[in-house]
Amino acid sequence: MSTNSYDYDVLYLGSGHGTFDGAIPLAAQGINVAVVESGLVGGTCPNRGCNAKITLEAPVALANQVSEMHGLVNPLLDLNWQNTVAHKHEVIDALPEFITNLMQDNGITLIKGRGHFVDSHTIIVNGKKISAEKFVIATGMHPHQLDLPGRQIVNDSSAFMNLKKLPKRITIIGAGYIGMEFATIASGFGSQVTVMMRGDKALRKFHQPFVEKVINKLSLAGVTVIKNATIESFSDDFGSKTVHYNKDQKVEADWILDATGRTPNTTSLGLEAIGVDYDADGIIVNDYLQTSVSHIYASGDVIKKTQPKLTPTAIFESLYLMKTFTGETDQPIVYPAIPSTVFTTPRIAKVGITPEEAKQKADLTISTNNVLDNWYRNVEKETFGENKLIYTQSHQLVGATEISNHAEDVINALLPAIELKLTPEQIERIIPIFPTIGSAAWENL
Ligand SMILES: Cc1cc2nc3c(=O)[nH]c(=O)nc-3n(C[C@H](O)[C@H](O)[C@H](O)COP(=O)(O)OP(=O)(O)OC[C@H]3O[C@@H](n4cnc5c(N)ncnc54)[C@H](O)[C@@H]3O)c2cc1C
Ligand SMILES: NC(=O)c1ccc[n+]([C@@H]2O[C@H](COP(=O)([O-])OP(=O)(O)OC[C@H]3O[C@@H](n4cnc5c(N)ncnc54)[C@H](O)[C@@H]3O)[C@@H](O)[C@H]2O)c1
Repeated sequence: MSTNSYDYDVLYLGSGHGTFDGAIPLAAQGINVAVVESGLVGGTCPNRGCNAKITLEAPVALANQVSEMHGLVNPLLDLNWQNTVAHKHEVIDALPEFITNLMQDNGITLIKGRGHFVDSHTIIVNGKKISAEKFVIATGMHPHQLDLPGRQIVNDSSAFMNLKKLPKRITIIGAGYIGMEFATIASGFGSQVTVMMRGDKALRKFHQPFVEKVINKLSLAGVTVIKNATIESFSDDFGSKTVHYNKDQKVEADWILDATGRTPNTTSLGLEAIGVDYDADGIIVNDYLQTSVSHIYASGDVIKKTQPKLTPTAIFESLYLMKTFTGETDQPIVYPAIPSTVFTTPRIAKVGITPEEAKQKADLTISTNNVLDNWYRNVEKETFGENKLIYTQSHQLVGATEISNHAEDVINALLPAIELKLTPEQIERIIPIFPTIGSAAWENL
């Protein structure tokens, strides 16, 4: 790629997984790359998403495991929020510098500041114009905020993960990924949690019978779930906060979390002026991740897409763009089967065709398995677990979902069977380490 008269060959807006996984190998091949970042290097996942969340969730999962192993291990554990938040900092605080070094060591110019377009080959950052032959918009998403009276007393997911002291009563609005995961964490650490749902379904994209089981478990742990709640306003009376809903109903809390979704970062980028099309779901791209302006691409959560807006998707897109820019591919992006997990207790994980989709197709069969039928799942005295595997008539696995303490490991183990379309003969040739969750999962096939 020639540098022409531009400052850079490729300039990325944002430094999250939608950028750095691909930008680093791109720069390593001698391409002149710049990355502009207005916040913490590494973006959401390492700093205020996946890594931070899973560190806070680990003691809760452990406590659940210990309680299931009653009679073998003393279940009287004391989960310490303050120390866990401090530990979270030990786990994640070095990541921005680590990612910065990786980028710079490979020749990327990192520019700190907020960028916006002044023309289709030029952005402005800190008052300085910077030009590039190609751009990648990878600006991610930010928490959606309910636009209701009193909203200034309501918090977002980042604030939750930085709480120095866990409030006694927490009310969570929204029962998606963040609502359900943070209800699990807060309740596990001893808060009285209320989850308020707009309709009567949580985690809409997951298998609903499994979701109901997670909700039952949360309820047994003391979480109050309010369905069909139309939130109207928030008020604060000397520190005691109230959520007002359904005309005359109210819930009192010490702390309120708005977990009603995330909104693509598309505003204030100057996209209208240069003709990059977007809507409320994100930037519109074609099968080459090109926007409506052909030398401007998009990657990660900011894209409008049907694939889940998750870290592995962002990584796959940034690597695809790297291969496009080096000429390694001129083909459209073909997404692999993208798995997802909600890290509740127990977890629900899934990949490929869902049981709901399979029911609509006569040529697919659904096999239901009680995971406790496998002796290995009794080692930790797991109390519950079920999975559904979807097969074609030639017994090729095309979808899987599981609810259990180890659901994410089971789905990871099954991924090759789905993505590589393994035949029963090929599956027989794969012999996982025994005894493990992976081998127990493979025995189901
Ligand atoms: C609480 C939480 C938990 C999550 N847990 C998981 C999980 O367990 N597993 C999973 O796979 N995914 C999880 N996700 C989703 C995952 O974090 C995202 O899918 C992923 O981070 C998307 O990466 P990205 O690069 O597209 O965006 P981001 O990581 O958000 O990066 C975008 C970057 O762009 C910067 N930026 C924005 N505008 C500008 C501008 N104008 N100029 C310069 N820079 C700009 C931002 O500061 C940000 O750093 C979670 C998300 C949240 C919020
Ligand atoms: N485990 C993971 O992989 C993980 C974890 C957390 C976040 N994420 C990512 O972050 C994104 C955002 O997560 P999220 O949980 O904020 O979004 P989400 O879209 O999963 O859930 C938002 C929830 O808020 C509800 N809601 C919307 N408006 C409401 C209202 N007015 N009143 C009550 N409820 C309302 C929706 O019905 C939905 O249940 C997800 O799309 C996901 O990609 C992933």
